[in-house]
Amino acid sequence: MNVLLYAIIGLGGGAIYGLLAQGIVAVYRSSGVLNFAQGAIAMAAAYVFVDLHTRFSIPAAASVAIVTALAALFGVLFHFLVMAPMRRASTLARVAATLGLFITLQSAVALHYGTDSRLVHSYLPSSAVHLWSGAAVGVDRLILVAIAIVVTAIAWYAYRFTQFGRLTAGVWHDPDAVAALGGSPRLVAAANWAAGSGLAGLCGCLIVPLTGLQTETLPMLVVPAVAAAIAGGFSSFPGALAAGLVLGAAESVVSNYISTPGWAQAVPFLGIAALFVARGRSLPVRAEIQEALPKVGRAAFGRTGVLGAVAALFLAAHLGPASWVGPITTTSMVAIVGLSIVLVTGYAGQLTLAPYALSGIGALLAANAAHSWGWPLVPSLLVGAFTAVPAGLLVAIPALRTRGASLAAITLALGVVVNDVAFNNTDWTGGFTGLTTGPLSVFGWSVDTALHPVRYADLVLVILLLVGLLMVHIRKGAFGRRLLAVRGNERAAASIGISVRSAKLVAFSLAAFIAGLYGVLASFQTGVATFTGFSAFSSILLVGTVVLGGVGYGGGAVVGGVIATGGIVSTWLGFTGIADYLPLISGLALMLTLVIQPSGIVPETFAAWRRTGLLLAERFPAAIRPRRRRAVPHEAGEPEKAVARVRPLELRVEDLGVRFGEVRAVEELSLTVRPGEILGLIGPNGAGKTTAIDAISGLVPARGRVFLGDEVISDRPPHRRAGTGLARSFQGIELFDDLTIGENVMVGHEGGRLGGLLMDLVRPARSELSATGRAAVGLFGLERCSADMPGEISFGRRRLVGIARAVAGAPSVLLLDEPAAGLGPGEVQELIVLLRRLAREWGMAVVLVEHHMEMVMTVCDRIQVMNLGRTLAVGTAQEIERHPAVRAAYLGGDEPRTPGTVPS
Ligand SMILES: Nc1ncnc2c1ncn2[C@@H]1O[C@H](COP(=O)(O)OP(=O)(O)OP(=O)(O)O)[C@@H](O)[C@H]1O
Repeated sequence: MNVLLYAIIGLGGGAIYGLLAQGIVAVYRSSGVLNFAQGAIAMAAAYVFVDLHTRFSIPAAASVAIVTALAALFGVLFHFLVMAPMRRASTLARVAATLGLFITLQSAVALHYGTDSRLVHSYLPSSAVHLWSGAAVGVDRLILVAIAIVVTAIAWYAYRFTQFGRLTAGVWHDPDAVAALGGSPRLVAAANWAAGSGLAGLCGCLIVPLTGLQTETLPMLVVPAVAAAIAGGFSSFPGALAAGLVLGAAESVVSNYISTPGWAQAVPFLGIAALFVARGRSLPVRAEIQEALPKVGRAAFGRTGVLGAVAALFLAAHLGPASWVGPITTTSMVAIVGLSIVLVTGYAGQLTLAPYALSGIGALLAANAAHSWGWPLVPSLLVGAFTAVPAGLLVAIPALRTRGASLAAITLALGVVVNDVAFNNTDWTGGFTGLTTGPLSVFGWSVDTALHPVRYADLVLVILLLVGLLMVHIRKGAFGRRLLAVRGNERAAASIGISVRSAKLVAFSLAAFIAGLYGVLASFQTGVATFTGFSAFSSILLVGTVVLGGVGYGGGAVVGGVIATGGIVSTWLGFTGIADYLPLISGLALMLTLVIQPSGIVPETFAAWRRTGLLLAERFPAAIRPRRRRAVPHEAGEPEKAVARVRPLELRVEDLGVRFGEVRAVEELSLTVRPGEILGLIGPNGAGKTTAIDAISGLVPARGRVFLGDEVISDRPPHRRAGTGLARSFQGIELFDDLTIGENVMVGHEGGRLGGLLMDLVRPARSELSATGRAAVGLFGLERCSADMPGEISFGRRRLVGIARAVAGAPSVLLLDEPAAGLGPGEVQELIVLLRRLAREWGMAVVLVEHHMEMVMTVCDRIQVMNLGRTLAVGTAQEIERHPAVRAAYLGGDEPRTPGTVPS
């Protein structure tokens, strides 16, 4: 019974989580942005509400109405001033802008009202409702639940049945359609921001009697709210409310049984994270929206750039005044952990918000080892770095199943949990006094910061140098290309043999290792380790500043270090007496810079240099030659070698079946295609052709069996099917946008073994195309554009690159999904010749899904027709043309068509 009572008591807080979540859902539905400032808006609203109600004696109901309206107005302003100008920016940049708002509001309120917690007299009724013998619940909690239910019902109705709801549904994915329906996409988005922020304002007023005023904890209400929004799939209002209520109830129950701080919040979060991970998918589905990604650099300055930057910091520390040493040390340390963010978020595309949680875990274990067993600094650094790795792998688990905003939310929750459970646990952290780590020395050479601050700076700079070189090697080596492929398109990466899971796991492990190094360096420097600097808020601030610098660039991490608290800029500003305003300035600067330069300071600066260079080269052609990207070497291909690598294997598919809910996309599909044969797979739109290819290549779960030669491959993940000899192209081409054409062709086939990877980190091998890759580049005539980026070549060329990428692995079976779509007549003829050569000369078995009937009838040896997921007919071109059922379902017309006469 006690459990039930605690659960009911917790429903009040849960109702607030649910309401806040509604606001997050409204904004997400209309713009795809996860508003991390939702809790911060609620916090600011709570302060304003208390001011109005207690200082100006405005009645509670009127104060609530005023604050809600002001919050809604604030949301509209934020939309027009920040979000609307950033509508073409990467999702990450837009999320970072909400982090900027979070930082701004939190620091502004702290500056204005102070950071002390204040209890607030409740304006809600204080009576209780009797439940059963000895058990009662406050009326105030029931009122909160009632308000949440009413608001949810209104939101559900408005978004489901009104014109506003219909327009909102289209405004993110298809603003043109909204405009065609007579709506203004900007106004619809603004209205949703108003709804989202207004709800945050309402929540601030409602929760303040329960929590009191607090600048640190109230903004973090966003964590349970996001958890509830996740549980509602970022789309369902009732689902989000239900999840909020469950969270509140669970928190209340857990807090009654586990008194250790932090666990009451941790257990329900972990439950929701686990649920979400279980529901997630290891690869995104076909229709999933490809989010715009931040720009990524090519490590253009390479090793020389890293050496130069570290040398400059070294000289400044040694030759400058003593007051420079501290800021240089801090800047360099933060740059180190910033590089871990560049690796995971910039290169691997995984937005995680828990870098300091990993640093802190490493530091905590290392400090305990140093404190209890007197371990010196070097082993402590290794302990810190290596123990952060399993923690990093733990963060990687959600990253294997979720992506984008959801991953950011889960990692933020993990950061909060680690902070509450570990860093606030006085038994582990030594409490207020911290853990003494003993005299700092490296192999007997004292680096004690009190005695030799410059030596500690030297140690940090050596580690920065090593981590910087590691990053250059990653970016320039095969592993970096794999990461960029994964970040660009997980499905396409898997289809050419890249293990998406391994790539992510290695990236997370390396990043955690780097974060662990930072943790020890930062927490040991005074000789007494404390763990207050590893909070979730610090993580948000750090990610925000690295995004501001340019999260795909090593220089972005350096910018993060330069503007970090205690870094070069903040110390310099400290002399001007405005140090207190630094977080506020950082938050505002983050938003402003993102609006002006959404890619970040470093890439925008590079772009400006490049533009200037091109202008100068135009004016002084004799003196200045513009720098070109290096082409992947493509000496004349050796087709014989490539052909010899193709193993002649038959593809056999038996009883393939795929369902999407109630839709039977593919039913009992069987097909065979022999080496050297081209099988056309045709049928009306929605017949299930692409789904069949997806199922054969392992991108959607399917029933039935797929054989390659004598081997059953249907139990293997997509990258291993590719490794066995199955390759495919995509209807939407799906090239890796961050890699050159040459790299696109090369990336799947340059080995992915751990030994090779480790060697690559020390000394990256020269990028080279395999014999088949060279032959494919030659066959498809891509030599001239191999240094170009996909966005720089024509649509037709891009299609050919998509096929060349598949051919480069010397597959036995090639699955082509509408390769002629969008090509001109000349290009189609070229493609026909190429396909024949791949089948006849290279010996590949080709499955061709195509609507271009002239091409199908001309090039295919056999044709299989699908309709409503099933096979309708199989035969030669002539047989298919005469087949009455095929003519009725697909080809239409009265007269059979002969090759060359069929319209496309
Ligand atoms: N991820 C998905 N979720 C739900 N239904 C899906 C999904 N993908 C495909 N479908 C449905 O499966 C059926 C087969 O679609 P599919 O795209 O495979 O057909 P297709 O023959 O390739 O069509 P087209 O020629 O237009 O490309 C369609 O009804 C489609 O709406």
